[in-house]
Amino acid sequence: MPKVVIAGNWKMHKTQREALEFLQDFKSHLDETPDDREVVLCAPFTALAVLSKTLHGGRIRLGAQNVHWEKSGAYTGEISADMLTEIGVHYVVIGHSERRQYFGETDETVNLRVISAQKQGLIPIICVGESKAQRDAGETEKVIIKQIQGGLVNVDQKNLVIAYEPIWAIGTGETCESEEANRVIGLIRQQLDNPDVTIQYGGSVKPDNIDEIMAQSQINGALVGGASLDPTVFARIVNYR
Ligand SMILES: O=C[C@H](O)COP(=O)(O)O
Repeated sequence: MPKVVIAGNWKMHKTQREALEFLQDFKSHLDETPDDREVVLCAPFTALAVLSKTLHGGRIRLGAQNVHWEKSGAYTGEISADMLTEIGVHYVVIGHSERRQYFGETDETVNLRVISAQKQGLIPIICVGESKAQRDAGETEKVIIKQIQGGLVNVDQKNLVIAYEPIWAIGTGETCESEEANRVIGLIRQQLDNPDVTIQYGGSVKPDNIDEIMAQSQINGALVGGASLDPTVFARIVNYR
């Protein structure tokens, strides 16, 4: 059975002070959180450093939002997997559509980052998803299969999470119908050798749609953007029924 993973992607939000304030409030909502799900905070690098000192284990895992494939070197602005694991980071988001759109991420660089992250013991959360134009042109399946196949060349499918995030549903309030997300995620699953890979849905996940999303047979979690910034709101998502 795939493990359920609910991850908040804070993107470029929260200073260290704001991250600690969030944590203090958020932790108080986790007492009743069932053990059947992993809770992950994918925070900016500076916030990760301070959160890791405050977590002391517990049930929250930390995730980064990018990682480079080399161990060290002249790569201004990048970060290595060692630097992340040293401070207790477990997950890393790779190939988010915003990285693909604004920072030139390709399936090839996604693949390099994934392989290197796994080698250093990080669990990659690989993001895939089609644009509105691609969906309207009937290209959803073609786009997703290309991203999955390109991103997964020589990748160990044991420690791996995939997030299906239709770009048109990110930050727009327009959620993909849960049955449709389930269908596309089923298609992604057909591309994999390991039936236990966790596949999340991401795109305008909110307290009022999380229960329906998590009731779908193929969906094993959520990658939550805007709604993960408020501790009470994200706690309701994590504590889906
Ligand atoms: O990584 C998260 C996604 O980009 C979803 O963002 P959102 O929940 O604000 O739509």
